[in-house]
Amino acid sequence: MKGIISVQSHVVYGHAGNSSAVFPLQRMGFEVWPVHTVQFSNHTQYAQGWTGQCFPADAISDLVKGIDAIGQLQQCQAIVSGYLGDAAQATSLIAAVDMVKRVNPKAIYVCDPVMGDPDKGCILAEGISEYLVEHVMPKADVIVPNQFELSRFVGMEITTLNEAIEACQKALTKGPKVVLVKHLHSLSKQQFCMMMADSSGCYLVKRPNLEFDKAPVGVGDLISALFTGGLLKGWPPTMALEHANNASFGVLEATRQCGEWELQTVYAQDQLSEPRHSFAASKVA
Ligand SMILES: Nc1ncnc2c1ncn2[C@@H]1O[C@H](COP(=O)(O)OP(=O)(O)O)[C@@H](O)[C@H]1O
Ligand SMILES: Cc1ncc(COP(=O)(O)O)c(C=O)c1O
Ligand SMILES: [Mg+2]
Repeated sequence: MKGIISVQSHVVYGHAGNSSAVFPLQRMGFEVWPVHTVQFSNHTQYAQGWTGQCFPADAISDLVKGIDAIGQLQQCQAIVSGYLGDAAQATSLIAAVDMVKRVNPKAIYVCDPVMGDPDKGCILAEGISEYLVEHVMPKADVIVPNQFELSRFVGMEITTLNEAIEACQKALTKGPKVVLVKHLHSLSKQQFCMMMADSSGCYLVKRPNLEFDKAPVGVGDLISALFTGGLLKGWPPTMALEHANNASFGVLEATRQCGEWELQTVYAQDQLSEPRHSFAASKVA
């Protein structure tokens, strides 16, 4: 049985990081081997704060070494990374990626470059964003940034469709072979736009904008997991894009209907395998 190593945060209550990504991947039929970067009581966007701590940096590569020691690392088909507790963890993550690829050269590395975003309220330790841009994102086979994170990676402003296309094309020259921009907030206020680019071109997919009192957190982690699952099923990247969009929209819709802030991934789990919406992607470049 093949597995996916998922290096992300763990929250005791609610859904962000691994607590948003692991169950959807399992529900899509994958074995997931979670490695937690931090263990927090809840995600960092609660006004009351949070408790818990960051795991030691070495723990990431050490745990992967342990899996190698029991002879199972060759079963690892992908390593996914998300929220990191501190910059030292990024070095340990790179060592883990190298180990996985040495044992299974076909394994892919999917990087969700979670960066501190003052406007969004996502809180991270100092220095992580710079390290991600310079050392981590160039090593990834697939990157799944939001607009802000893509903009930092390629060093350009993104406000129009053409700039989004240019930024994706630029990202493809820096290492990654597939780019999924999870949210192009500058393109439309009425709709949520995601763009996916690979060697065959750039594709855009949209979903309606839902009204929330407070925007749910962990949506990016959910989308990254769904897209990774689709790619690992061997679907064409455009199909993986459509699935990630449809399934995440199904979960968001259920979350709004329940009047909850935390994502209703368990309640709406049928959406993860058979979403009720089917928005089609279109080729834009
Ligand atoms: N259809 C939608 N309607 C309203 N809000 C949405 C919708 N889809 C996503 N969101 C919100 O937009 C943001 C999207 O986050 P995004 O930029 O894709 O990734 P990340 O969560 O990694 O920043 C999240 O705050 C999420 O709650
Ligand atoms: C602990 C933790 N993990 C992950 C995330 C990333 O969440 P998102 O998918 O919304 O970017 C957050 C955001 O605040 C967080 O607090
Ligand atoms: Mg994110």
